[in-house]
Amino acid sequence: MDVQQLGKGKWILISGGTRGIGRALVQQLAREGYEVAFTYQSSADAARQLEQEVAANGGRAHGHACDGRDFQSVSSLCEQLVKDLGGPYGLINNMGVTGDQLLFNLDVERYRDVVATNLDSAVYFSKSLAPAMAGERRGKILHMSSVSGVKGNKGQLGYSATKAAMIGITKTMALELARFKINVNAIAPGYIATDMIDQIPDHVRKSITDNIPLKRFGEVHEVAALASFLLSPQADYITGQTFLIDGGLTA
Ligand SMILES: NC(=O)C1=CN([C@@H]2O[C@H](COP(=O)(O)OP(=O)(O)OC[C@H]3O[C@@H](n4cnc5c(N)ncnc54)[C@H](O)[C@@H]3O)[C@@H](O)[C@H]2O)C=CC1
Ligand SMILES: CC(C)c1ccc(C(=O)O)c(O)c1O
Repeated sequence: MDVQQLGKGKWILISGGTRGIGRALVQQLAREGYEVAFTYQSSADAARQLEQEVAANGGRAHGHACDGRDFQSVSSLCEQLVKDLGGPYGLINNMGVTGDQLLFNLDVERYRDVVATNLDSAVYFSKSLAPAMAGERRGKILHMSSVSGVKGNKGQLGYSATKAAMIGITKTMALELARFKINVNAIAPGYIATDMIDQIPDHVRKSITDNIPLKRFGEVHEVAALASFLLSPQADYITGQTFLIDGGLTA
């Protein structure tokens, strides 16, 4: 199938699209012909720049300011999008923050914010879009989990809780939505080279890399390629699963 035709006539929402993995997802899926709606928290300039970049390559992407932690903000955006574009084909719950903390040092407010940003947002977007997707009798939902949701990681207490929970909601949503031919899967990346990861000091980066069997961090386009496959008709028989993309870290 012509790659540029994969997304023809389909729109998809990606939460947290202006940076890192989200930005790569927007670019990849727009290249495949999907009409992409993405959200951002406050980086309007980055959103406009991404829209222009996508348009220059012949694609369609539009950024929307939306605080994923706030149900009203999520539901009113989704309602408007469904009114304008009809039932969505896809949803990628990508937005997330790390907020690393050890149990003894846990700041409860910070912890609650990590849960709201990573987990509540995924539930809010899914609740807001799944009914319109079900109306189309087809669709794909992806949750961006993490290796930290599969195995423990010291200092990532709240973060790992949210990423493990995303694997849980993937399974439950897969069971509930199968009758509407909606597939629900999770992607669990290991260390992926993004701005945030770039800030890790060299000596720490070296010790992390030494631990990865493939001896490098992943690239954002590698995560986008996996997402692209899971959204495609070739993945129509896959649901309720979590796909690790981690250079062998959990092997
Ligand atoms: N970079 C990595 O190595 C890994 C990343 N992940 C996951 O992949 C996803 C993307 O990560 P990165 O691209 O690295 O992160 P990033 O920090 O570059 O991007 C996060 C996105 O979430 C958005 N966001 C954060 N809080 C928000 C809020 N309250 N409302 C709306 N948007 C909000 C930001 O605007 C940004 O677009 C996250 O869920 C992360 O946990 C998982 C494993 C590894
Ligand atoms: C420990 C996991 C692989 C990890 C590492 C770093 C980030 C990040 O900086 O965003 C993550 O989101 C992770 O899940």
